[in-house]
Amino acid sequence: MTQKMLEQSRRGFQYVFENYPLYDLYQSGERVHPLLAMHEFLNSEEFLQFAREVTGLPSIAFADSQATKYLPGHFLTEHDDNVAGKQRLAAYVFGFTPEWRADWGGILQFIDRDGHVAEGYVPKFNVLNLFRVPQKHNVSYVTPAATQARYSITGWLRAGDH
Ligand SMILES: O=C(O)CCC(=O)C(=O)O
Ligand SMILES: [Fe+2]
Repeated sequence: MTQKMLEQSRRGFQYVFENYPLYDLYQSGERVHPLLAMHEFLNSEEFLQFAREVTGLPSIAFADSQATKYLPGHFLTEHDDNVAGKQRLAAYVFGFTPEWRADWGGILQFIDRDGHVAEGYVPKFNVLNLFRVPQKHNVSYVTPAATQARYSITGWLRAGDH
């Protein structure tokens, strides 16, 4: 991590993790990478309809997606996912981490009005976290003790056109 990233994480929004932009690649015509099957699944009528019903948000139109990998030292500071013009209605995280300990960090944490951690989700395998935008959350620092990577496919369920 650079000094600039560290300075930014002290005061504002910063993230450090590896990512593979499935949605952007799909939009540019890429069809070969095996993870793109997950992007297609997320945009299937079955999944979108499931998401509309669970969230109570009938205007969900499509899902964008990225694959992410967190290693020791990686994190994502507090934010609420709301970006003007993107029409993000809900956020999802599909966890694909087979083995993890809570004390390794990498926890998806929801922050309440008093600044407390209201809920925390430990990385798991084949588990979906789904929540409405905007809500304050972060991914806690992955400690040097983590012997595995934290893998997920994550993104937003959006209204409007692609
Ligand atoms: O990976 C996670 O658990 C959450 C990711 C996230 O909040 C984001 O990408 O905005
Ligand atoms: Fe987020």
